[in-house]
Amino acid sequence: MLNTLIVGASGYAGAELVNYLNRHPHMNITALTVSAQSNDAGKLISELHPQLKGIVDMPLQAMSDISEFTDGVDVVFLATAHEVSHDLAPQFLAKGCVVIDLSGAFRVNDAEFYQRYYGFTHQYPELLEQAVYGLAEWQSDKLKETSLISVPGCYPTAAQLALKPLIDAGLLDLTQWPVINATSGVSGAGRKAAISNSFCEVSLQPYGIFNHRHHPEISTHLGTPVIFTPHLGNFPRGILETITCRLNAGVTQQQIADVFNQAYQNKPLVRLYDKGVPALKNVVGLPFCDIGFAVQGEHLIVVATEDNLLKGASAQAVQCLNIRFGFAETQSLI
Ligand SMILES: NC(=O)C1=CN([C@@H]2O[C@H](COP(=O)(O)OP(=O)(O)OC[C@H]3O[C@@H](n4cnc5c(N)ncnc54)[C@H](OP(=O)(O)O)[C@@H]3O)[C@@H](O)[C@H]2O)C=CC1
Ligand SMILES: CC(=O)N[C@@H](CCC(=O)OP(=O)(O)O)C(=O)O
Repeated sequence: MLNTLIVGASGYAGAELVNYLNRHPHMNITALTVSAQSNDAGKLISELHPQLKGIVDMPLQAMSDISEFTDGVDVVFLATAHEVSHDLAPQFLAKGCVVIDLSGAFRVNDAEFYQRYYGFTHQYPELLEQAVYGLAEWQSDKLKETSLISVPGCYPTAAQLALKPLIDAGLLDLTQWPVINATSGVSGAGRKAAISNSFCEVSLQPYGIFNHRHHPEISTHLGTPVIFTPHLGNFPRGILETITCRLNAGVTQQQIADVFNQAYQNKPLVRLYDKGVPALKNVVGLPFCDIGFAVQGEHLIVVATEDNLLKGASAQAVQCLNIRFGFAETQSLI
């Protein structure tokens, strides 16, 4: 049995982690923490997230000094904002914990990237070097050996699962940059109130055009430029990405299907569609990324969908945990 601490447990991603880890037969949750100043300190997690009522009724504890929470802890999940994870991860690593960070603080090994896209100066180049990017289907060997797992962003997870096998197999003509049009539910922005996310303001609108931080995250890890345009949709959760690409001359529908099947045949959290393309509702509340595609001549459209809070965050974090410690990859997820 491993002891685990969940930091940022009251947030949307944190609450999903609590649910998964509570039912994990090899994990024991030692504490759920929030910031030292949190208005929610002392409340039960099930008061904030009543779906957990009678299942997990643990209190949320204010955390000012991490050493009050690290005794005997093997694994720490950071479901906190990027800057908070940036500051906390080294402290937990120094205490000998394996850290699984859901934020963007360690996803790209480039200090300049943090200055430009995150607005802070990264202080830990050695941890950027050491962190393993937890795109779980593609990183299982490296995940088994690391103490710092950086879980990919929600949009980058679906985009990379869709594009990586095609790029690696050389099926795409990358002189035409893959165009990723993605729409996310509002929970992608976290639980804190903001005018832009309030009920009467949310409609359907692109944002972060040409400058969203997930744009360089996707291009860096795929090793090729892309166009990425996120949209905010008026639904609570889920992401659907419609990705337009050009095929190399002569590439057939069957070759594409074969490449996807080969990449994901033993990967239960990626579900491939033989016919048609997936809808958002097929994955909401579930830990899968569903992928389908259509071809016309040299034009390929791939559709990938996932729950942003699950395969886009907490489910992938638990998948990484499972791989890291040699548990069944889907333990407690399905
Ligand atoms: N939402 C999503 O779809 C996805 C989120 N992520 C990433 O996961 C992380 C969490 O996201 P999300 O759940 O949406 O965010 P929320 O805003 O919903 O939750 C953030 C949590 O962090 C807590 N917190 C804030 N500061 C501290 C601190 N100093 N110490 C301990 N806890 C703190 C907050 O509680 P309080 O403020 O009361 O202290 C809250 O529990 C972020 O990095 C996000 O980028 C990744 C992929 C998808
Ligand atoms: C709808 C919405 O606002 N989505 C968030 C991305 C989701 C997320 O949390 O990803 P990170 O872990 O990289 O922050 C955004 O665009 O900032």
